[in-house]
Amino acid sequence: MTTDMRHAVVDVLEDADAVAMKMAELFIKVVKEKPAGKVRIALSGGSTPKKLFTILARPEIAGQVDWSRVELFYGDERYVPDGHADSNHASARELLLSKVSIPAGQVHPMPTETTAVEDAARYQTSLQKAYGADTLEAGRPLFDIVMLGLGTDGHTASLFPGEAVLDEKKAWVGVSAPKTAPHERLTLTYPAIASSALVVFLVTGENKVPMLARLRQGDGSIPSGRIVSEGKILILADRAAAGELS
Ligand SMILES: O=C1O[C@H](COP(=O)(O)O)[C@@H](O)[C@H](O)[C@H]1O
Repeated sequence: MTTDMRHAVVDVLEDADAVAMKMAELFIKVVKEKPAGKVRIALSGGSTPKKLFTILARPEIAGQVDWSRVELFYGDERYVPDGHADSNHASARELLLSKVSIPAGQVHPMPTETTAVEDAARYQTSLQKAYGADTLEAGRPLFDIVMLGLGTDGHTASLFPGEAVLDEKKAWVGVSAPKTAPHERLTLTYPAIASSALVVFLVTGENKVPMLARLRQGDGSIPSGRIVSEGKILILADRAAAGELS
């Protein structure tokens, strides 16, 4: 079964706090319900997941997760040094990873150390090691959850409009050079995102209304509209983003 955006399930929640709480509940559920093995989750970047990270770090919530079974990856990273204010990993580390008992070897930041092209290849190798194969297999998803955001230009992860990486069919990780700063990024490609049991978009705020409407229609002229998953796709949106407040 492959799901495209036109067949995504949409859940409209009251506000950004409710979206973050719903995602935290889903995170807990997926970890609890996977019968065996590691639970591989790709985190999204930008500002939207920050509320989720804060909730997951709360002792009463973190205590419901068996962190020894969780392996965290990233959907994209800004090509900035570790610790930079724009780094997606720095934000996750500050709000979540430094506060929960996840083994250090089970957190996989995208490297930003040599060149973007070399580091994309290195990250692909890390993913292949975690997956246990060099080729993605149907019915054995790389990720249990891929979390994604939605940019006001329709990008998701760092799949920006007009970028060559949108046409990547083979590599799991690619490079993009968007007009939006920081201008160099690493990103999971469509095939890597598609190798997922569940893709969840977190979309909040009034400024996302036009793009969320296009995402829900599966508008292939925006990068997010072309996302597919071999599992399910869920959109968690707040009422502001869904246009229910206007
Ligand atoms: O640059 C990025 O933008 C998108 C959306 O970010 P947000 O701040 O509007 O939540 C995000 O999903 C992506 O990971 C990030 O690198």
